[in-house]
Amino acid sequence: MDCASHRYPDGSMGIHDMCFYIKPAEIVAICGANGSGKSTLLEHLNGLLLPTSGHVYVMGRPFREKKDTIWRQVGLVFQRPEDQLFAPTVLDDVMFGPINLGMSKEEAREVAISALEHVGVSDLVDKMPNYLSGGQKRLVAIAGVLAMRPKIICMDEPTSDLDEVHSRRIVDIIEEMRRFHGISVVISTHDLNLASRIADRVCIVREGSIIADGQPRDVFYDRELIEYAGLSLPAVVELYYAYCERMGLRPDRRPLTVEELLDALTARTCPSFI
Ligand SMILES: Nc1ncnc2c1ncn2[C@@H]1O[C@H](COP(=O)(O)OP(=O)(O)OP(=O)(O)O)[C@@H](O)[C@H]1O
Repeated sequence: MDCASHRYPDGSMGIHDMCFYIKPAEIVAICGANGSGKSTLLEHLNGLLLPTSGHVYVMGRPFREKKDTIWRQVGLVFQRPEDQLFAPTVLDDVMFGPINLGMSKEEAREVAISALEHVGVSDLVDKMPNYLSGGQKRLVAIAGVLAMRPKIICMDEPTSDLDEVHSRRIVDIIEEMRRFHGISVVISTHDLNLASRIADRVCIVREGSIIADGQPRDVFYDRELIEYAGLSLPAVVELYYAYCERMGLRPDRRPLTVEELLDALTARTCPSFI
């Protein structure tokens, strides 16, 4: 995405001069407060929206018109799975994308069942999407995108309405997609705990622009930046800062996981016996 801007018909600015890229098999988290432009960015990556100015390229090819077929390479899991699920049964729903891509009914059925198995909900094939729980809808929506075998998957707030168990399942699925299928994943979120757990790279957005792009360990230890973006520090970073402040220590270790936090704290409090 090269200097792309999008103005909605009512004059609202969705994104402004935004430059964004993702590499093969990379996981990038787009982090920003409500209304900062995360969904607008994601909807440009699969051609649901076209930029008012600037360009979007997928696999090096420019996206010019809505009828371009580059969307086949980029799947989008919507923020509200209800916006994605519409067929009478879960299986029909997940088969819809593959059939649209030109697969036969048998082929589509096969890839749909395999995608449902992949996300762990193959027991739901005959259920009506409407009657599923929020977490189940989310998993079925992911299966629907996976069944289309895209090169890039964009997930808009993938864990926003999920409990800890379902959130962990989504994190595992994202990691598996990258590791076993080489898929690149873009997630949008305002949950920096999620982003710090999963992302190789993070982009911080504010008022439609990317204001920082870097490694989670660098970006999430910039307290001023995170506050400016209207976000809260990841819990591990917050705890580490609080601990260092109380102990009068310089916060020079930058832990991101609980394991790293424990290492950093015990290194400080338990002097070596050697
Ligand atoms: N269809 C639309 N028509 C007009 N303005 C819109 C439309 N969709 C989004 N916007 C505006 O564009 C800006 C960016 O919205 P967007 O939905 O991309 O933000 P977001 O970061 O995804 O927010 P959230 O976290 O609340 O979902 C906001 O000011 C919003 O009001």
